[in-house]
Amino acid sequence: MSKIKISVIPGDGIGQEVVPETLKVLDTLAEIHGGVSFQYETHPWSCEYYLEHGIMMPTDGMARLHQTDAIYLGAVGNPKLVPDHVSLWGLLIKIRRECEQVINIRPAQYIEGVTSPLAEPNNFDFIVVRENSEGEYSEVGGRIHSGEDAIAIQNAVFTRKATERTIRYAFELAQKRKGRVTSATKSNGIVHSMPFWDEVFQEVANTYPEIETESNHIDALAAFFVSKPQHFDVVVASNLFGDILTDLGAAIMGSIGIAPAANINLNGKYPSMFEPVHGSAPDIIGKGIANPIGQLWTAKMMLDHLGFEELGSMLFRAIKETIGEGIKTRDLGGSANMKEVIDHIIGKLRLYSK
Ligand SMILES: NC(=O)C1=CN([C@@H]2O[C@H](COP(=O)(O)OP(=O)(O)OC[C@H]3O[C@@H](n4cnc5c(N)ncnc54)[C@H](O)[C@@H]3O)[C@@H](O)[C@H]2O)C=CC1
Ligand SMILES: CC(=O)C(=O)O
Ligand SMILES: [K+]
Ligand SMILES: [Mn+2]
Repeated sequence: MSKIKISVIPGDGIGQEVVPETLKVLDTLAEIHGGVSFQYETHPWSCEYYLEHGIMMPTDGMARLHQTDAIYLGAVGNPKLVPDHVSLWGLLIKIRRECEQVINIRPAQYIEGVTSPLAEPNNFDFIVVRENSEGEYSEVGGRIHSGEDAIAIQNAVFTRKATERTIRYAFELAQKRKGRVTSATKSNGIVHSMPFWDEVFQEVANTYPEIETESNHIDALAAFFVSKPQHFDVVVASNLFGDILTDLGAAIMGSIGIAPAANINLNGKYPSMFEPVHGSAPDIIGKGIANPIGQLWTAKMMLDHLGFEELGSMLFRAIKETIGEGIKTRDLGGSANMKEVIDHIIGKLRLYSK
């Protein structure tokens, strides 16, 4: 029996509702497999934890995460209790940085049964590779003076190392997919970092002659996600551009409630982290209507990452069939609540294994 240790951080808002329910699905999968057990170490780190302790996670928290095989996170942020920059930098972004999860991958695809707001979604299927360690998400800068004279300076950081490894990851991924990489740039407006990004992109592209490449300014690219999403295969973007593009990718799928993300550690020193693209959704907390699919799809990515691709595929099949049968939460135009979706998926998994 192989034992997989998973750090579980439900976090805030709907993360606290969705994460425990989705663990039941993971347990069902483990049961079906028969040769694996998932052992959860669940942490209460959240904005409520912060109010009690003055920090988002304890000082030995990172060391505890490091001892596990993967991190499974819901969402972080409750701006009514703690300013977002404090909560996210104290937990989510801290883990991404300190576990060296340098790449964030976020697939988006047309799903049968999910009504895309696009008139012609054309079966789009792309994946955004987002730089996850620097860029516009930077602590370099500061604020001086106040009132009329107030100044805020925020410096974006682009290193060759991180830029190159992100772009290279995108090319490697494209080799296993449809063979096209699109780079998100803005070198017409951002005159230092983006021309640098473009140069590195070109250098890497030269070493993958079989891959089709293109560079789009982020504004035009955002529009193309709407007008011709089927065109894209792998899209590579800086931290902020990737963040924005993936909410858009989620929206054209039909709801941010279904979009998954994986924060990948490439050097094997620390665990990777799996979370949905969405945040804590303060507007729907406590109603039981949060869509669990984003969390479950990220669980599929975690299973694939841990080498349980069969279980990942089985879960994805159950997700798609459940949606196809109209068992959907309200954000997808259905009337099911979160638990009904979970129960239906578990029922399907049990059927497959018979
Ligand atoms: N990775 C993370 O943990 C992230 C955290 N946040 C944090 O979450 C908090 C709320 O941020 P927002 O900008 O409102 O983004 P959000 O993603 O939490 O919500 C945006 C909209 O999508 C809806 N939504 C999100 N997930 C859903 C689901 N599973 N099912 C149904 N509807 C869903 C919400 O109800 C809301 O109307 C903030 O504190 C923010 O900083 C935001 C994005 C990512
Ligand atoms: C913070 C946030 O919105 C994200 O990383 O997706
Ligand atoms: K999240
Ligand atoms: Mn985001």
